[in-house]
Amino acid sequence: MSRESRLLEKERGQVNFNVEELTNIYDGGAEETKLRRKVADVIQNDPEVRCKDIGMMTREERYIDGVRRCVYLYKVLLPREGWTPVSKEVSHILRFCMSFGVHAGVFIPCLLSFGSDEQIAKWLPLAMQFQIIGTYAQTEMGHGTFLRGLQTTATYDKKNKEFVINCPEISAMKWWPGDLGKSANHALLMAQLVIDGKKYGMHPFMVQIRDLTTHMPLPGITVGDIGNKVGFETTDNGFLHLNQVRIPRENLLCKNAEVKPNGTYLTKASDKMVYGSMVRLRAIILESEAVSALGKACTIAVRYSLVRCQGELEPGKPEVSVMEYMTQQKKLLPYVAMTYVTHFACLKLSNQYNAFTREMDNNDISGLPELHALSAGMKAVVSEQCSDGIEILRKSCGGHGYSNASGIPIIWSSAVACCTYEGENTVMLLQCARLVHGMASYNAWNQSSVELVNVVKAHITQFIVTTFASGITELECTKPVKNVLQQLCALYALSCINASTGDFLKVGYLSPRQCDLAHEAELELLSCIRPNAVGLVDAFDFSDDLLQSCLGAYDGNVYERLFAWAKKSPLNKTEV
Ligand SMILES: CC(C)(COP(=O)(O)OP(=O)(O)OC[C@H]1O[C@@H](n2cnc3c(N)ncnc32)[C@H](O)[C@@H]1OP(=O)(O)O)[C@@H](O)C(=O)NCCC(=O)NCCSC(=O)/C=C/CC(=O)O
Ligand SMILES: Cc1cc2nc3c(=O)[nH]c(=O)nc-3n(C[C@H](O)[C@H](O)[C@H](O)COP(=O)(O)OP(=O)(O)OC[C@H]3O[C@@H](n4cnc5c(N)ncnc54)[C@H](O)[C@@H]3O)c2cc1C
Repeated sequence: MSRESRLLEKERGQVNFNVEELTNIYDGGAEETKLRRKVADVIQNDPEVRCKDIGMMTREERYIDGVRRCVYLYKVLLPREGWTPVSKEVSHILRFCMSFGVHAGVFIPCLLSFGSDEQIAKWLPLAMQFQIIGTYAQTEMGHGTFLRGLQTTATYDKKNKEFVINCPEISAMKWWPGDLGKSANHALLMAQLVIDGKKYGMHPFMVQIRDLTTHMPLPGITVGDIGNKVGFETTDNGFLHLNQVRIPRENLLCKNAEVKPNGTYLTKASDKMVYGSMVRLRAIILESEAVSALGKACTIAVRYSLVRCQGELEPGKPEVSVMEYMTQQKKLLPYVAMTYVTHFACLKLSNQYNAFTREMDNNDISGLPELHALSAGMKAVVSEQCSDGIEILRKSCGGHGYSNASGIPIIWSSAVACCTYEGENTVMLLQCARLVHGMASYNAWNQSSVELVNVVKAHITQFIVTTFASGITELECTKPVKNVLQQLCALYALSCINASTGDFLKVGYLSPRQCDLAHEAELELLSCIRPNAVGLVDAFDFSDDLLQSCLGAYDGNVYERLFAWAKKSPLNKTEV
């Protein structure tokens, strides 16, 4: 056993709470843990679909590998295991970096949100069986945030009972939709509805963009991949230009509004329902895209920091693990706390969304404004805190943190995108501000928007802390687990206060002395939590396969893994 493995084993021996119990609490119960592990076991034991080390792959190889694994998953693995695309197991499977994330996670749910029963009956089975592969095409080259400014039009042709979809200029081209570039043959396309010259706003349309047999673009369609990006290498974010493309009247997804054959426009629900898909996604993507990513980065950085020996704390004494340095504990442990605290706050948000969908089934959408405010604010605050944290954790691993061998750069490159998609974060914070604080006049509004963004960040942080604090009070668990969760709650709250002491001092909420006490309390908590650090990240239960990290493997064998990984570099195929 290597020295590093022995160090981790020693650390695990001093954890003072039951790690398995905390894993069960994090998962939502022992049965959930069992289900998640069963899925991970199936994935990891099937070479056709298990996570591959994509660090050395080209972009094209990563895309092809992601598509191949996904098709195998849905065509072979799910039927073999007796699962369906809506089985609970699949939500755990999608953690394994599959392609077709927008098809499964956006296109299908939006079809269910916007489609009539007949339209769902027509397209859903095809989508579930991958007979059609869809994207969600809303954003254009010229507009992503300002939806009322989208330029793609759907003009109703009464004579032929068709809509003519058109991008009037280059900035109207759809740009960014995931799975669009090479995979999708259908688009759930958002366009401005026009009837007899009158504009009715953004509406959802089902548009076939490629031939189902040849996969060639249909007439009037120009489509392709938008090129390399910061991350999401397995996803072909694409562009789509439509030139006078005709679709049947029946392709307007008409749960909330429809156009009669004679061109009469009929609304069936609030025009805000068209925004509903974004509320849903903001409420549910945070756990999988941001918090889970932070948990992986914490696991890697904590395990590595416990085995990385560097320097002396006392001259002449043996080298210590970098986790002994208070500065390292300050870098790492508040983000371990943030993972736990935001995980449970996101759970509350998705529960609130599920409650709203039940009210919506009874035609009650009175809860939508508040849910929009909370989901917009949470999406902005959590995605930013998590992606900022992942970068700090990457830097805490020194040089090896800068290598793809650490696994953290690829984790960050996906997580940071969550600050932009599903609503750019600043815009989301301002949406939350206007709904929480009311909309003043536009000028007073713009002049105070910088402060309002900060007010919303504090508002949402307070929601996160109080949600977790009340959740712990109600939690039935052993005392050691409750104790460590209370420590994490206090650490997260104190780290947020200490990061904003200026605000508290400015408004006289805290005295200088109280600020000193808050700072000292945080340092004391770091020392209390330090002995449990490895247990807290082990409890996230990320397998080595899922982490894809030479620094964060469970056994701590960092150096052997690093050397083996580097030797696979294509540059090392020849000595010269
Ligand atoms: C920024 C927005 C909200 C501005 O909306 P807009 O209509 O232009 O003006 P208002 O701010 O006046 O809003 C009008 C009215 O509607 C309410 N509202 C707005 N959004 C929502 C919502 N989501 N849910 C419910 N209600 C909403 C607003 O409160 C106003 O109500 P009043 O009663 O005060 O009139 C809008 O343009 C926006 O949301 N922009 C962000 C666009 C976005 O999120 N794009 C995502 C594209 S899909 C994507 O990124 C996919 C990624 C892949 C993946 O997720 O895997
Ligand atoms: C990885 C990824 C995947 C994506 N997938 C999809 C997809 O599948 N389907 C899809 O339709 N789209 C997708 N998008 C697009 C995404 O939804 C948009 O990029 C996002 O909505 C932001 O819009 P924008 O890019 O036009 O930014 P802009 O709105 O142009 O933002 C630029 C700057 O302007 C500021 N700003 C804009 N409006 C305001 C305002 N009112 N007040 C104050 N500041 C403002 C913003 O804060 C930002 O700083 C994806 C994007 C990414 C990065």
